[in-house]
Amino acid sequence: MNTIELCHASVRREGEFILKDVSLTVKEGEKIAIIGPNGAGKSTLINVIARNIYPLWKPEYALKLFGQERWKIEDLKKKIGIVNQSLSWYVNTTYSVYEIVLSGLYSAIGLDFHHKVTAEDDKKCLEELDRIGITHLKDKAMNTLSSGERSKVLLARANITNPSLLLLDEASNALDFPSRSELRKTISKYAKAGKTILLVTHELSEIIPEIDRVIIMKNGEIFMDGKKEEVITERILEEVYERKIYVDSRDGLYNAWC
Ligand SMILES: Nc1ncnc2c1ncn2[C@@H]1O[C@H](COP(=O)(O)OP(=O)(O)OP(=O)(O)O)[C@@H](O)[C@H]1O
Repeated sequence: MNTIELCHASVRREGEFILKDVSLTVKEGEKIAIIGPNGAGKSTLINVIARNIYPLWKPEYALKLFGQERWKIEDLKKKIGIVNQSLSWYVNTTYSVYEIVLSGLYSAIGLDFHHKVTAEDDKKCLEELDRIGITHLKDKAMNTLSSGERSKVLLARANITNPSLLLLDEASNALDFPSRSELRKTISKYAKAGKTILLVTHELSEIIPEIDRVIIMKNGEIFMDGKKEEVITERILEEVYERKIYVDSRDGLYNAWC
C-alpha cells in the first residue's frame, strides 16, 4: 500500500507559486530525506501532506493518505506525527513539558478541562519522555526551555500516538552534537519499527543509513528524486545550490559543505 499519493499539488502565496504541480508517491515503510535550498518549498510540501495547507483546487489534484482520500481529521492526526518550526512556536507556552507531550495524544497543544487523562495516557507520556531522554524536564514550563530541549519535546510529542507516518521538518533544530547523534539513533529505531518517514533537513549527516531515497526540491518543484547514492553527489548538489560543493561520506553517513 502507498502511505502517500499526492497528485498535482500547487500552492500560491502572494501571487507566486511556492509549490508547482508537485506529485509524490511514498510506499508504506519508505524512509525519505527531503533536501534543498532555503525557500524551495520543503515545508510547504510537508504541510500539504499533513493537511495543514490545502493546495489550489483543480480536477487533477488529489491527496490519498494510507489509501484513503477522505479522513476524519482527528483520526488522521493520530496516524501522523509531525515536527516543524511552526509547532516550535506554538508550544512556547507556560504549559509543562509533560502537558505538551501528553497533549499530542489529543491533537492539542497543552491540556484543557475536557481532556480526560487516563493512566494509560500517562504511562505513554512517561515512556516517550524516557525514550527521548527528557524525563528530567517533565515539570519545566515550555517557555523556559532551550531551543534544543524544545526540539526534543516536539519529537516526543510527535511519536506519542505511535504514528505510522512521521513528518520531521528540521527536527534537529538547535540540537548539540551528542543530541543529534541521539536523534539519529531514535529515528533509526522508528525506521526499524517500520514507520514511514519523511525527514526534511539541511544537514546531510542526518540522513541515516535506513534512508535510501532522497528528494531535492528547488523553486517549488521536485528537482530530483532517487536513490541516495545517485542524488547526493557533488555534481548534482552544485547544480542545485549553484556553487562549488564538497561531499564526503563515512560509515554510511554524508556530509557536504561549500
Ligand atoms: N504564507 C506565506 N505567504 C507568502 N509566502 C510564503 C508563505 N509561506 C511560505 N512562503 C514562501 O514560500 C517559499 C517556500 O517556503 P517553505 O517554507 O516551504 O520553504 P523551505 O524549503 O521549507 O525553506 P527553509 O529551508 O528555509 O525552511 C518561501 O519563499 C517562502 O517565503
